[in-house]
Amino acid sequence: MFDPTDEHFHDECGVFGVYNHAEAANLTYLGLYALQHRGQESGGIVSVQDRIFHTTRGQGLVADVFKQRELDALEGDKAIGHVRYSTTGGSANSRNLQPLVVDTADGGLAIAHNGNLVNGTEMRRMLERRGSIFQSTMDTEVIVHLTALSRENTFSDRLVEALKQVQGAYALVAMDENQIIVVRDPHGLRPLVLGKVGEKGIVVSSETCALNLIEAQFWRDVEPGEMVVISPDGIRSYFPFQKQKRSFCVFEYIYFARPDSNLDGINVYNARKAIGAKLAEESPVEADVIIPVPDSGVPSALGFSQASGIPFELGIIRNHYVGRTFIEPQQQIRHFGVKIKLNANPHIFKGKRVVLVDDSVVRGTTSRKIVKMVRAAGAREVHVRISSPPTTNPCFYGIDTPTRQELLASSHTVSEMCSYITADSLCYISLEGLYSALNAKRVDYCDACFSGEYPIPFPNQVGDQQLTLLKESFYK
Ligand SMILES: O=P(O)(O)OC[C@H]1O[C@H](OP(=O)(O)OP(=O)(O)O)[C@H](O)[C@@H]1O
Ligand SMILES: NC(=O)CC[C@H](N)C(=O)O
Ligand code: SF4
Ligand SMILES: [Mg+2]
Repeated sequence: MFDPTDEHFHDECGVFGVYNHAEAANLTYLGLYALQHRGQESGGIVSVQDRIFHTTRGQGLVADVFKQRELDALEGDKAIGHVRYSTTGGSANSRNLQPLVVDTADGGLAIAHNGNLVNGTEMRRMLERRGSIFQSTMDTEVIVHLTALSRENTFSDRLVEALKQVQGAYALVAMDENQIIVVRDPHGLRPLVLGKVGEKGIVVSSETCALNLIEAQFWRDVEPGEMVVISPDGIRSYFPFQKQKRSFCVFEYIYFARPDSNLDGINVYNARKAIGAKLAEESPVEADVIIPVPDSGVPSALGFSQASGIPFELGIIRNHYVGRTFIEPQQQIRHFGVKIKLNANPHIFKGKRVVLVDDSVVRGTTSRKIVKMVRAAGAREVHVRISSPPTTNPCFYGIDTPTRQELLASSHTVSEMCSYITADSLCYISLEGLYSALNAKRVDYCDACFSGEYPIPFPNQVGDQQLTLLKESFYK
């Protein structure tokens, strides 16, 4: 469940859809399992048969939301699904669940969205002034209202008219009684792929790992700015928006996506290993053992170990049964809390010079606690290596990040951060090193959380005020 005191970067949302398959809802359910890392606040599936939309949505993990009875009720050969971590509109409450489903003058429609609109607040105010009554506080609902208001003849044209009025990040899966429409924003900030399943089924997913789970064949990535209409008339591709600079989120490679997914043809696990190897080359250190901070630090630590020739050990063990929240014990026994999630194996650390590898430092809480823990387990030296550049800026495009002030790197130099986390040394990969490890051109990516160079400007933007506006303006 959502925990307001939880302080890390969070994943975003996962979208999934199946067209033309007798088991559409069951496959979507399995697909959402594979996308669970992208959102744990809530989940939902909508299917459609004979113009009737069947919906199951709820708070919590996929395993909590769907039971056999709910799945059996999701009839039809088309379904779309969503796992959510909120960006705009607050966390899981019974109003803020996706996919959104509505009846319009032109029939029913359902929408699942990964991303965040930077002009969502303005658009909502404009729509409310015109009489729209919102049922949720999610930015996604703006797209639904704009689509319903459009007087264009087809669902796809109505959706295009709506999307031309919004700015920001969206990987969308929309469905009416006949078709599934898939859209990626013109910058292509969030991932979205197509696959084929069964005899004639088409599947869409945020990540390829979900295609593997249901034994679908990867077909291709949805292109930035592309709309794919999958209907009884066949599959059609359109590029209805003004072309923009491609800006795929580089943090997907570093942290968000699952290591067994391919993003734009690059395997995430291999990418993370290559980043770790580059980090070892850029910031070498004399040490006895390389230890990952689980889970996210594992592939880059392996790459670091292989490149440096220093042995790799799983010296910190993660308890996978903790869930997102646990009640922090009070006063004297409070420091035991962190050991519920991560614990150092003393046999590995005694007298050793240790390199801890993690993907990012957000507020510094994890690194600080882990350095202490590893020293207490007997380490002689503790060096920290981070497989991303310092996180100095918040994300406005679909990742739930703390405000700029809460990001340790926004107000501290690397050497100040090193003192704060009490390490013997602290080094981050450089931006150049990151792209050289990915074998990619920086111009094609968004790295605003490291560089502050935001690819989509914010209307009426004044730095962090926009974040506050996005986060709180809907609570009136
Ligand atoms: O500096 P902090 O504010 O402590 O946040 C940084 C940590 O948070 C994330 O991991 P998380 O514990 O969420 O788990 P994961 O690596 O398994 O995703 C991230 O991978 C870092 O390890
Ligand atoms: N993290 C996301 O991609 C969230 C999608 C959408 N903005 C919401 O708040 O529900
Ligand atoms: S700001 Fe960072 S997390 Fe957000 S889209 Fe850009 S690279 Fe990704
Ligand atoms: Mg981590």
